[in-house]
Amino acid sequence: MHIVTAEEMRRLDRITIERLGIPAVALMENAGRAIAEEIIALCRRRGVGRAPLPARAARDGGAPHSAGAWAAGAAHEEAAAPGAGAAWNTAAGRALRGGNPSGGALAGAPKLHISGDAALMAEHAEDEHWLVLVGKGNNGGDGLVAARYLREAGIAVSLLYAVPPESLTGEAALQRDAAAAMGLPAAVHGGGSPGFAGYSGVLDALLGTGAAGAPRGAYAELIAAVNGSGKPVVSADIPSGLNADTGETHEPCIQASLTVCLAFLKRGLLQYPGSGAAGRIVVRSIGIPAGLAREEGLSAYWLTPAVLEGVLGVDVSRRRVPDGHKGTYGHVLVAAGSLRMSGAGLIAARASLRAGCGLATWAVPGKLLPLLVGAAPELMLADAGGQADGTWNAEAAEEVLNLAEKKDVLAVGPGIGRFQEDKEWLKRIWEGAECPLVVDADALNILAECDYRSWKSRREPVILTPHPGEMARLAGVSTMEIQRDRIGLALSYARERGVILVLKGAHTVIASPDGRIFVNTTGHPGMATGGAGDCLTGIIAGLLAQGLEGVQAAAFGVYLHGLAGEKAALLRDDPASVIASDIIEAL
Ligand SMILES: NC(=O)C1=CN([C@@H]2O[C@H](COP(=O)(O)OP(=O)(O)OC[C@H]3O[C@@H](n4cnc5c(N)ncnc54)[C@H](O)[C@@H]3O)[C@@H](O)[C@H]2O)[C@@H](O)CC1
Ligand SMILES: [K+]
Repeated sequence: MHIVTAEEMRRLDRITIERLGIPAVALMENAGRAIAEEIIALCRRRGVGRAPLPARAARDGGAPHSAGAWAAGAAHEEAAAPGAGAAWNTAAGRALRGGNPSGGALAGAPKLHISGDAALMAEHAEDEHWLVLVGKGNNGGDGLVAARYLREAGIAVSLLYAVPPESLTGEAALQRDAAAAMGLPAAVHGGGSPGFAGYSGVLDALLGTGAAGAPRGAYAELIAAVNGSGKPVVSADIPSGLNADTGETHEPCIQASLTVCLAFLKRGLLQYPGSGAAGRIVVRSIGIPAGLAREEGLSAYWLTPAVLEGVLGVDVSRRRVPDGHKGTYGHVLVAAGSLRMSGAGLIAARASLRAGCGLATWAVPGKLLPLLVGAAPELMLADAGGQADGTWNAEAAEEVLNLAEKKDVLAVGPGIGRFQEDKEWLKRIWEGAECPLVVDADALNILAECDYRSWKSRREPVILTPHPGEMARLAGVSTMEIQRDRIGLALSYARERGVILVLKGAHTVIASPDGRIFVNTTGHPGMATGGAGDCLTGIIAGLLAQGLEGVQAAAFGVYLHGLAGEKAALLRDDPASVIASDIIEAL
């Protein structure tokens, strides 16, 4: 699934309207209807558990806001008197003619199955009254269309305009007139906080992708009031007050329980705090062909198995060949760990094996070697030289390069600490290793102090796996700056530096120097534990060893790591007790 910026969304809108000739008003109709359908589904779920209600038409004969319920009544009448009316003579008529004589509420009446538009009817609709907050632009237009369909489903709706309705233009003005013609009750915000008593939910159609800066005036008042109301809020496209591109939330920003995102996922919905403000996110098609995003060269994706397979060409089934042997699946070299942090190396090396590589060698300062014998029987240990106190030194780089000669991938960094001439150590490895390189942890902190663009360029890819703090040091900005726009920053860094960047955190971002972006869908808060990052390094290295390309291994590795974290969290009574070894075992 594609992820777009507001600007890209506008471009795709324009092309659909101008090149394909699909009118803007048709897109808006689809958008509003999709939003209404999601609200109706919400009402249905809420209604489950309450006593089933009698058909509304039979009880109140079509009170205001009961159009959908009336339709239900009409259909029941049809069922009772086959062939009597013309209103339901299509699907219903066919069902009746071929009807099942044993079914039906009335003795002898055929059982009637209704599908199509009747499915829009909201059960328990009379418990619902939604307030639709309408902004000046097309987002407001979407809200007005949704209001019509809610009303059609028998749900009471009231409109509250943020601005005088006369100021609406274009398609939104058409929708304003249609809503008025349908007699939907409407008011204009008159300042202060509107009362929310009596409403069962609020549709936020104030601001969408056309918003600029923090909500002003009536918009700000309404958003603050809604947030204080305790009512469930559904946002049209994005929560009003959210920066659609960066995920920053302005003051104030709607806190939605559901966001019905239109056509394509907006970047801001996948970055915190925006993700938090959006609640559950549903993406609904509005008639803009999905293929258009690809044709237009957009290359940011929500990392699903379909994207892994279809876009990245990863064989997610991970078939092994019947006559394969350990040599078939590659050999990982991990240069990691030191006296005080040997576990980081152990975790990375073990994770590479669990990710399926055939062999893994763990290189450590020689002093540690005897202490680690038997730490993991599947691993091979190698003496990387280093200092007498079990730490690294620049000369150890030569040992690492010798060891790397017949390896398929080299992972460096976890647990190495900082040491004298560590920049020289990393430079030698960077320039000398002729296999793909994964750089993590302290190696990233070292890299941040190097002008590595002046180093000899590499033929094989480099994958950097920083967490936000390490990314901040690499990019020379604050961690807050990084978190303000993770996707944008990861992309520009990967492009400028020619590296594959894995920016860790909730919704890890994988950025490729060719401009492709993948935002991860898997993971669990229980993974916030020491060693989880070392585990990811090992997984990515293990996949590279098996022949995956750089971006494939980075994306698939991040996906699997998150999935294993989810599984590890499930396996423990309390996800807070997940440790990195659990993630490895869950692989
Ligand atoms: N063809 C299209 O362009 C479609 C657009 N759609 C909807 O249209 C939205 C984008 O519509 P627009 O571009 O009209 O923009 P918006 O509806 O997001 O709002 C823009 C209007 O809000 C006001 N505004 C902007 N920033 C503000 C602020 N900080 N405080 C107060 N008022 C502010 C301005 O008057 C501006 O005209 C999407 O999010 C989506 O909901 C859908 O209807 C589908 C089709
Ligand atoms: K909105």
